[in-house]
Amino acid sequence: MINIQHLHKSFGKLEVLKDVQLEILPGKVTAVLGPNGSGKTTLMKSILGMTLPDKGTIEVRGEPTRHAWNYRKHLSYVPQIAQFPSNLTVQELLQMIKEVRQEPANEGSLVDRLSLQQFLDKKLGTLSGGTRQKVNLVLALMFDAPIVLMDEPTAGLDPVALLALKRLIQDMRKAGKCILVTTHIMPLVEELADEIVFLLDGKVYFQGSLSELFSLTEKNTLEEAIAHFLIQRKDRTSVNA
Ligand SMILES: Nc1ncnc2c1ncn2[C@@H]1O[C@H](COP(=O)(O)OP(=O)(O)OP(=O)(O)O)[C@@H](O)[C@H]1O
Repeated sequence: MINIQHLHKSFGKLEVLKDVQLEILPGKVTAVLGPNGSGKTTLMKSILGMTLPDKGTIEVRGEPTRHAWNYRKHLSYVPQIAQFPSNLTVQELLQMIKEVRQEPANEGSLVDRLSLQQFLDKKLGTLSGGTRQKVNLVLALMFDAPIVLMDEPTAGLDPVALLALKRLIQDMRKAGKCILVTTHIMPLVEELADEIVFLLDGKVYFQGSLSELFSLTEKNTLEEAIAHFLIQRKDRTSVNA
């Protein structure tokens, strides 16, 4: 559903993505992991067309994304940091976005599932961080797009909201959506991810299932498997130094 070939992106002298190749499939949850600054958000923004790659191609549903914009209607995006107009209420913002998109939306069921009813008339500027994140989720997920990109969607969520989010992700997977998620919450990945992409030094260091990761690294937790990659990379760097 998303095909990425030879993707390169630098910011000045900093090479963030170096020859990234990825195939992201529908009906699966793909977790993009990697240390802070490893390029996870840059990869997501490249798919969205918010960051322009220096080289390489990205195809969404078989169509190249360069110089295209229509494909974005097939994407839902939960940004890592959402900026909301502080003087609008939650309800007013939802209504405004629905009017702009002019597409059927299922915000009612998301508001229920994320227990946002009592906040609908509250101004966005007065909400707690976790409640703002729930609004961020409703805004992104209320349109029925086949591809869902979520950048750190658990930020600030309490355990009840986290459970609601997990169930939402499971339902979207059942519906055959292509779900790409970045997170530092390893239990979430262990519970939900069908496919893991580990970015390190601008490259895809690993892509495969959790069991493939465990058998490759001879570890049995995600934290240990990732620590193994980081130690391997440190050893390699010191040999080359
Ligand atoms: N617009 C920009 N201009 C300059 N540098 C940028 C820009 N966007 C990202 N970077 C840099 O690119 C690198 C990768 O950033 P990115 O946000 O993609 O990392 P990340 O893996 O999502 O990190 P985190 O886990 O902290 O969210 C970082 O060093 C960041 O400072």
